Amino acid sequence: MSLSPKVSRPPAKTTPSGRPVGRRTNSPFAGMNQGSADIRREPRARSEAEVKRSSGGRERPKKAKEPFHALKMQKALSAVSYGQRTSIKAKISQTESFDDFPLLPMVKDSIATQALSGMVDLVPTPIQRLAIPVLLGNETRAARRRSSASGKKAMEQFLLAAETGSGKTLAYLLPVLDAIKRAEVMDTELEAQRKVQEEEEERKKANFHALEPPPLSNIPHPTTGRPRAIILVPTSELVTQVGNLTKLLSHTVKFRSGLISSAYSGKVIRNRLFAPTGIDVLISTPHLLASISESDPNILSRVSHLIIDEADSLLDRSFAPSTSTIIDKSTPSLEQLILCSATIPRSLDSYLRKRFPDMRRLVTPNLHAIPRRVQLGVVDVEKEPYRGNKILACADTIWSIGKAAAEHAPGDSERAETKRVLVFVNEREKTQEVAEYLKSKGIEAVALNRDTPEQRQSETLSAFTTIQPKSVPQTSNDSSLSTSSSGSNYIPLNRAPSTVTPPPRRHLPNTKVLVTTDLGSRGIDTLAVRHVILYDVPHSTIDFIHRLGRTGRMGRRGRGIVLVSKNDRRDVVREVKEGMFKGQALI
Ligand SMILES: Nc1ncnc2c1ncn2[C@@H]1O[C@H](COP(=O)(O)OP(=O)(O)OP(=O)(O)O)[C@@H](O)[C@H]1O
Repeated sequence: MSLSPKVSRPPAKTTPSGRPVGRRTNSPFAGMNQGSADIRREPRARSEAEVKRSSGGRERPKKAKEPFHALKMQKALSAVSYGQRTSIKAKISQTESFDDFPLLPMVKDSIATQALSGMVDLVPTPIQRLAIPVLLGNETRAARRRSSASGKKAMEQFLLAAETGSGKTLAYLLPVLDAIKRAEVMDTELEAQRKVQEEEEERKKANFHALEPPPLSNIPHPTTGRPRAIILVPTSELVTQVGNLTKLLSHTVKFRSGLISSAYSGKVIRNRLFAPTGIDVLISTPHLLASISESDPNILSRVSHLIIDEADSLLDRSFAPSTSTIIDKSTPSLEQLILCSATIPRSLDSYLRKRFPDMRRLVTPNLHAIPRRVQLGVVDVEKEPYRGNKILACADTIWSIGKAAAEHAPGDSERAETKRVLVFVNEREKTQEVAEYLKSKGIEAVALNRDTPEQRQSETLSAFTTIQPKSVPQTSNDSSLSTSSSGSNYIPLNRAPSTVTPPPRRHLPNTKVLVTTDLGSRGIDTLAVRHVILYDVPHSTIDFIHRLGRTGRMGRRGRGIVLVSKNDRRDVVREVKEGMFKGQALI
């Protein structure tokens, strides 16, 4: 075989018939006998179909990596633009202290002496910086316009949305108490009551020896059975939590509060609602209050401030009818309707747009982002040594956590910090099963679900909410939660821990475990919890946020560990983990 002798000659410009000669690119010989490479354009990228054909379908074409590809399928949360987040950040950076808020002196005093007593270097959190001045302010411009047209004060509506454990309770409670105290001065009914009281005192002094009973004891206080502010929360445990904080503040601010839930008997509930000394702030669950308002509509006749805490729950399908009833019945007297939530699910977003189009949204810059100080580790339960045994993987993970606590104070179980671990499962029935198994493996575990008696729920949870001494956290010095993967209780992705669950006779000291469902994921201030185990992969990013939000509260560090088996959405877990690592808002 020899080359053509014409190979080095320039090509003829035209054919013998006079037609221009062009190199035919689609001929099988088009690329042959060229003196130079003659590359006229960039090679065309192969189509997905071509790649598939050439690899016989084995190799998948590589796509440009799209953030949250799997999460886009579920897209549970309403988006907040990054522009909006940046401008809020700039705005709240100007507030540095609680003194910057025009709160009444007694309300301001109650922060350091009651609500956050024992803490040093107190500064308001982002949601407090954002919400307190707005809630304290007069009406919004739109409301003002409407009220001046109708001659009636229009109801203001707010949505406070901020990360879990970021101090939302104080963000609404302080301005509401401030408003109640200011309104007291203007209240003519109360003024009349005060006058009667003074006259009564005078009369008593004059007739010192008179035997007649004091007439005032029969006159109920104007607020008896007609509170001015109502706080709705989803569970009786939260009634206790918010109620306790409210009571603390009442020592300095001087107002009457009452908490009611199904944890109390009918008699206690009646006594609290209809105390002759009156009630200013009522904390309740929606179902209970809605049913009381059926028989006694007057109960909602005087409410000026209605707070729907955990609004994403209270306006979902199970609670919405009761919550809406209360909103409707309170509306005639309402001055402020305040919704509060750690997430804005898309369903809540569209409900609010329809029902409360004028609602003002006060959203913090990090909404929907799980703080970076909370790490997420993944345990693949399909791998050795678990081979698909999830419950064993859970017990082993807890042993790793507990042993790390013991290692920090070797030989001194008194001094070793007690580790509190929350385990979240998706189904209520599973709580008992997992708790029993953990107990059989020497772990102190309890189950908490809707069937747990109310009294026991509070007792159980209190071990996870109390932290002594209460202090502003020093996150950087928390060596027990070092971010390094060499930490002895850290179970990184795809690395099975070296130990397998020990025999049952062994007991894991200094570790308390609570196995629960979503019931324990909403609002409970589990300050003492550093570890959250997601036994089941949560159904949505909303659940991821709430469950992981039980750790890493108020600047503390925490660790989440998710157990994934072959039926779980690994892509979703991977994206949540990546999002957390980058500090991105989930979708
Ligand atoms: N300014 C502050 N500085 C330090 N700690 C604070 C401050 N404000 C509130 N806290 C504390 O932060 C903890 C969490 O507060 P809170 O329960 O109100 O959070 P949250 O935002 O309602 O959380 P969740 O969304 O889970 O319900 C509480 O223990 C509270 O005492």
